Amino acid sequence: MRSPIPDYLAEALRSVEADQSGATADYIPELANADPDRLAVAFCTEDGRRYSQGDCDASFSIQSISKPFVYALALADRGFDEVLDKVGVEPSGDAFNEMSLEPITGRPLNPMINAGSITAHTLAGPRGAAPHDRFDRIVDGLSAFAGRRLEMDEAVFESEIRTAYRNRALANMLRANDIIDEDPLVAVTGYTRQCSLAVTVDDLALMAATLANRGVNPVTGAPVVPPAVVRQTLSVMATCGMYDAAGDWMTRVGIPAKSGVAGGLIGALPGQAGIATFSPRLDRHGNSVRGVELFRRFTSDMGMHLMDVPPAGPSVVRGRRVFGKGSHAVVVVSLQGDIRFAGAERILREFEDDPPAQKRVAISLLRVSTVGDVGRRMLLDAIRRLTLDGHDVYLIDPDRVLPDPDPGDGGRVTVVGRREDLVPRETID
Ligand SMILES: NC(=O)CC[C@H](N)C(=O)O
Repeated sequence: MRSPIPDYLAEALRSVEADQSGATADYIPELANADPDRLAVAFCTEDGRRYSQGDCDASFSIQSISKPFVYALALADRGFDEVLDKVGVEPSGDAFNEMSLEPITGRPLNPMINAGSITAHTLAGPRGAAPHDRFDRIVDGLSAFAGRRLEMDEAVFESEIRTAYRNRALANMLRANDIIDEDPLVAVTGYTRQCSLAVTVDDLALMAATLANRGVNPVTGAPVVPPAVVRQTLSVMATCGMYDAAGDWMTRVGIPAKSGVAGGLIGALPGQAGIATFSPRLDRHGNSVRGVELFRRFTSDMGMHLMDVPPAGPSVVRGRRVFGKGSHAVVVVSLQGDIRFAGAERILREFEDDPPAQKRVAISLLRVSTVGDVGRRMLLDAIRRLTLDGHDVYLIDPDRVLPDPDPGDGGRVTVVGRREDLVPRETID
């Protein structure tokens, strides 16, 4: 069978093709001259399968889409405290190049606007690194997200740096407030170089998929940044990624995203996929017009809004049955699905509302797919409390879905592979 996804993507591109509204960024001459009609889309699943359509070989400068990735590198390299000390996480509701700093701390409001991103740029790599080493770290890091070596588009860099008066003013303001501690021009130059790295929609989709995949590049398998950094980065993308259109974006599209003035747009759907579009005409917020339209369409066609939660699946407690007789009797409580907070609460409630009459209690994980960290702690506490109530507790868990089942103080559990290990066959009716 041929997958229908490429056809769907091609059709989506056709549906926005006619829209010629918006304009290419004119404050960077090289971007103003770019062919405004180019249009491309790519999806990359969290296990690394890519689908792309349109001008997917077109290469363009990454621009502000570099911001979340460099922020992630800064968090990974310097730790949260040092980065948060210099850059906030509050949506500014301002344009991307707004001259705004927090009134009391003097910090840029968030790392998605230029002030915050110039600062994040200076925080990548080890403290005290020379600017070219820091830039190498950024190129290496972004290349690890993209799964291939990224190169700079020198023409875009030259064109932007010559007229980067506003960003220079921002960097001077940051230096005056002691947010950055180096020559402002060096910081702006590095940041502008970072923005001029050339990418395709395929690169961007894989970069976004790496965020969607807890920081592990799903094609190369390389761990690029730790999960805690990904969570922070996606949260900031969700609240600040679309500048002064962030609220409209989050309610209508509901995918953590980032746009760039060259016309790129990415979305990272945690646990599912990375999406990228390219179309150079921008709206008044500096976001790609047709990119935004495409994302709106993807969300409604494919239920991608983060706040759209699927209807509750079957209860985690599948059922309970007693096997064997007399002192051999064991009550088996069978669980199923993924055990996170809400599922674990159902298990605790099961034992509280209907305490087992039998001394021997077995919890079967045969049909459980995953146990989250919170689910694990709650399940182990249930086992501990059952032991303290006088029960002998068993876990039927041949696949070790629950690793290291230590219920802690006063708890005891025996792990077995099959229900038959608990009850002699002749005692079963
Ligand atoms: N929104 C953007 O993509 C802006 C990036 C651009 N390099 C700038 O600083 O103006």
